[in-house]
Amino acid sequence: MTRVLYQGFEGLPDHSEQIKAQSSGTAPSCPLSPDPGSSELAGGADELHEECGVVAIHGHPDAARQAYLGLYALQHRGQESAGIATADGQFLANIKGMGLVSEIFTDDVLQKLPGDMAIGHTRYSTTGDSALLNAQPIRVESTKGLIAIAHNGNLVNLGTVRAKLERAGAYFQTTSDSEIIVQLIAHSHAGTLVDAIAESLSQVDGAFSIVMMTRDRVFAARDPRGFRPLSMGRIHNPGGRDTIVFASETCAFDLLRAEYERDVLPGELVMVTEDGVTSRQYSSGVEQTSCIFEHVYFARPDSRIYGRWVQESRDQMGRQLARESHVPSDVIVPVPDSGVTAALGYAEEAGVPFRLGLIRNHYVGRTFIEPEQRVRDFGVKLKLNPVRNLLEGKRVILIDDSIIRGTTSRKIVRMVRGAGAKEVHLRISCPPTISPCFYGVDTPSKRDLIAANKTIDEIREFIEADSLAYLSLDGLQRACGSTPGANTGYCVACYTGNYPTQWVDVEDILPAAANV
Ligand SMILES: O=P(O)(O)OC[C@H]1O[C@H](OP(=O)(O)OP(=O)(O)O)[C@H](O)[C@@H]1O
Ligand SMILES: NC(=O)CC[C@H](N)C(=O)O
Ligand code: SF4
Ligand SMILES: [Mg+2]
Repeated sequence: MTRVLYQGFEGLPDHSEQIKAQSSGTAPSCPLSPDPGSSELAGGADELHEECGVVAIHGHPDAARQAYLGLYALQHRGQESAGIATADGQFLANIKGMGLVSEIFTDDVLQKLPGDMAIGHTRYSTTGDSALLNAQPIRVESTKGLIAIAHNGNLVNLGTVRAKLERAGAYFQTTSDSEIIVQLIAHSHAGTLVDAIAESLSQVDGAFSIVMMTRDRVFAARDPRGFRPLSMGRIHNPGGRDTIVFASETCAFDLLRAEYERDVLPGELVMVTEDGVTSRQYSSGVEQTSCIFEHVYFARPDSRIYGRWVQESRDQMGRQLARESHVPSDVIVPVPDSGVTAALGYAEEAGVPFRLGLIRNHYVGRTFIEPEQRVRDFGVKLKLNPVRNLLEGKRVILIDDSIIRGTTSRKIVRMVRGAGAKEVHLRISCPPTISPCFYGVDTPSKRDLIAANKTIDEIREFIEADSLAYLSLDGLQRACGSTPGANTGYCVACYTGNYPTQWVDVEDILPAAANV
């Protein structure tokens, strides 16, 4: 049963929310105030999950369906919950639920969301439980009218800001960090809504690519460091008003038949109204530190983020990896899906045949985002199967994008050896992940990061590979188009432990031994 939350529908009193069980019509209970059993930073630094995807549509007669398509293309960025809010100048309604976009939004559900504006979200929780009350878009009623927000990223100064807001009388509906932004807007004394938004965005620190909507306007903004991607596109409507769209990744534009126009800049706030697009730089002069892991793993290779094709970066990572650490071999085998593009680059550079020696069952979720170790181990087996006739008697080089806990690599090396491979070498298209992320990607705490606790040779021993090598940090930065040593424009904190923002959870970045 998919649980769905409806907000802003006729017949429901103001501020009321009603949960309907989509299939049965029963109404499970949902606390409207923060869950007393969960801490403010629930999920905390130890339990960070992955990422989120956001989309916004302005000026389309069926905005909900467009948002739905956009979210479909962004499903890889978050699979816990999803939601769409629409507006038509008069009302602002919101439907969100736990599960995948396709499970929540049937034709019937989409028809309940009329309007020519929409924002949408796919969530993986980083702050606040994975629960329906924290699903997004979050809709808040304020003196400035109704505001809905969808957020990708993670705030790092939320404790102090939230406490200040609560002292000022703010009543939080959720335990997620994202609501803080709308509560700041609601409590701002600025004269106009745009000033209130700009002022509020200046008060939060960390990672945020956001889309927001009022009854008659759509907004998009990125944090001053540009941690997460956010692009703007346009659907040309000859003889009419163009549709303006925003999405976390440009792969969403392809499905919408929108043309990529530009990225929302770090520190920029864009507003779309009936009169067109206006923009202001609410913050400037801060060094850009966009997440390099988006290029390594997270974003789809058919997306262009931070002005660069992900496919191109991954191809270059593979080539550089081959230049840095190739060994004699018979076949290059990617760990699907994430290792495929880098493996193609590697194989071409090394002049060794590329073969799909591992087949993925696409009906199984991503193991990286499964929270429990027990589930993860099982997931790898369910998900990948070796192609014995391609591996038997061969010296195999396996290519994957990253090793986080080491679970996947260990299983896969065993699997490939079990299928008859003579040698199994593992090559990773990024440096060892030694520190957790605080900016919206799920990397576990240091205790669970294998590279924070073991040397490369100890990891090799643990995963039972004949050899193991990672791409160098210089090599990674070069592959992503930046000049190492210079102001690279990328955050690489999970490989260095040097965080670009002031505040991080100090406990969590202490040496792993101190954490045990
Ligand atoms: O070291 P571990 O903790 O086991 O995790 C690392 C693996 O997790 C991710 O893949 P995942 O299987 O989640 O999904 P993918 O199919 O998107 O690559 C990543 O690409 C690695 O392959
Ligand atoms: N992964 C994300 O971008 C999550 C957004 C937000 N921090 C939440 O937990 O809902
Ligand atoms: S710490 Fe790593 S995953 Fe997090 S934003 Fe920086 S590069 Fe990306
Ligand atoms: Mg993988």
